[in-house]
Amino acid sequence: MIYRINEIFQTIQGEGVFTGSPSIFVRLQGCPVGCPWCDTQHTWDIDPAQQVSVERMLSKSTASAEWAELSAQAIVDCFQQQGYSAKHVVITGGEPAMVDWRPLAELLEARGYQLQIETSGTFALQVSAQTWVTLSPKLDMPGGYLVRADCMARANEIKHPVAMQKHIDALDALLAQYPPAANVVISLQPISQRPRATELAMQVCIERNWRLSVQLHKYLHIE
Ligand SMILES: C[S@@+](CC[C@H](N)C(=O)[O-])C[C@H]1O[C@@H](n2cnc3c(N)ncnc32)[C@H](O)[C@@H]1O
Ligand SMILES: Nc1nc2[nH]cc(C(=O)O)c2c(=O)[nH]1
Ligand code: SF4
Ligand SMILES: [Mg+2]
Repeated sequence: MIYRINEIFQTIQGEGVFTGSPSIFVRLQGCPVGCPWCDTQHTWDIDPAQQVSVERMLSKSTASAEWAELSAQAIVDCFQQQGYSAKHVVITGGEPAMVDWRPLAELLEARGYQLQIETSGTFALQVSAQTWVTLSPKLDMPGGYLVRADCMARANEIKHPVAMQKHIDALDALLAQYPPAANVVISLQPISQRPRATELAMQVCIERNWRLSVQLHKYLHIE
């Protein structure tokens, strides 16, 4: 399995249940969903002209549309070469569920790593049984993709980006259609740190006993 990778870096997980956990991020290039407020729009297109060497991809200092091809083994080797110490690996993108992560999971889990995937839930998941699935539902997005029933059933965590009441209403409709198990953590993530979005998310989280996810890395100005 060859993966088209936009970036690999070690940082602190800034979102969801694992907020605060030292983590290695593996970001896949490519996403067709088209959320207008997406904070990683440079990962949307897979432009052949933007393919670079693994070394160049690893040495990026700012976000760019450049990507490199790596095998599962090359990703593991890269963790070693970079001297990363984190044992939690976050697979994100782009939309990571467009490819099969089981070859990478097999190698990493044998070495004691735990995997988490951040996904829109619009593609069938190809992950190991142990992978923690963070589903960030995408409702009414320009690409016209729908959140899948099998993704809702597999999610360990549902983390919904919100700015307006209509986003809460859309989440309510989704949860009514696919009621999650009692142990699934539901959180609201304010879009782009907007004060009114944060106010709304806090208020609804308190009313519903949901969690607030604030993209800690953006407040800390880290990757
Ligand atoms: C960039 S996406 C990549 C993974 C996958 N495509 C997805 O949407 O879950 C990672 C997370 O960032 C969230 N996100 C993207 N842009 C955001 C923004 N401007 N404000 C808050 N959350 C955002 C997404 O909803 C998702 O939970
Ligand atoms: N620190 C940090 N935490 C994150 N959690 C989810 C991220 C993502 O882009 O998927 C992300 C990210 O880009 N940085
Ligand atoms: S699905 Fe994820 S990566 Fe794709 S546009 Fe939406 S937030 Fe961005
Ligand atoms: Mg991000």
